[in-house]
Amino acid sequence: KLRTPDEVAKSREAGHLIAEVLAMLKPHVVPGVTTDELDAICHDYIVNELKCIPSNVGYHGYPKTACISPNHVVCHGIPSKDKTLKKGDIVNVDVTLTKDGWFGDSSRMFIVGETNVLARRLVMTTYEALRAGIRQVRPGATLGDVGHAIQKVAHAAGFSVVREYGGHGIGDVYHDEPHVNHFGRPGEGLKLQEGMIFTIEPMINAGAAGIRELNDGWTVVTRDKSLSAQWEHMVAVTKDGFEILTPWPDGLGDYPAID
Ligand SMILES: CCc1ccsc1-c1ccc(O)c(O)c1
Ligand SMILES: [Mn+2]
Ligand SMILES: [Mn+2]
Repeated sequence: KLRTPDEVAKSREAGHLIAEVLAMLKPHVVPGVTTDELDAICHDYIVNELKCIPSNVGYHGYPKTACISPNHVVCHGIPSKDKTLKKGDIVNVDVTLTKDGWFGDSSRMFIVGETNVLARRLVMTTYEALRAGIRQVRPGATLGDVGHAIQKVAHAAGFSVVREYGGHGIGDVYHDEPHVNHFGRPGEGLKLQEGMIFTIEPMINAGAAGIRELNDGWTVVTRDKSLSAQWEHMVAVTKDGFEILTPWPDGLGDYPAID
């Protein structure tokens, strides 16, 4: 679907709000917090402060507001009272809200306290991979250009790209066309046009790309137990390139801006 400027504005509003949720969460991600407590903080902020809907609750039967995925959890980690974060953990918080029918979907990594060099390099490289993918977005570019840019950054660092999950079209529908692979070949795939809105949400593993799903029906982990990281932005294709619809209000400290 190609969205009108008014529809992009509605998507931008939802995107800015979900970015605010992730910025709000930052000071709460400390050693000793449980992932269920973080989920409740997200839920209450979305419902009580932002007066929005936590889109994940009940989505395909998912029980919580956020997916919280520490260390070797690739994605879809279910918040739990029994999961306490500790110093050195790297954790993805992935959360979505709906405002007036329009979806805001974003995720970022948090480092609990500080962590080891490999873990930090994985977190930073995954962010760089997202940046590289986003920078390919403009009318006339293809999704293969986006995927190729992402995998190039990951492979140059000796890491691997999860292939089973990708980004997706989004707007007044949570998951829409196109499917956005985080790998690909330059010039191949869907040609981008002004008005397209989709997420880019690369999952990068320190070891091999293989994943498996735990028997809770949700949690996805690396097969080799290596660390995994993910960052997600919503982007719109504009006439002269891209717009990030989920920009971090807090500038995100030592992570460089995406220009
Ligand atoms: C928990 C929401 C959910 C359920 C099945 S897939 C999924 C999900 C999680 C994070 C996302 O960014 C996304 O696009 C979908
Ligand atoms: Mn998400
Ligand atoms: Mn998504």
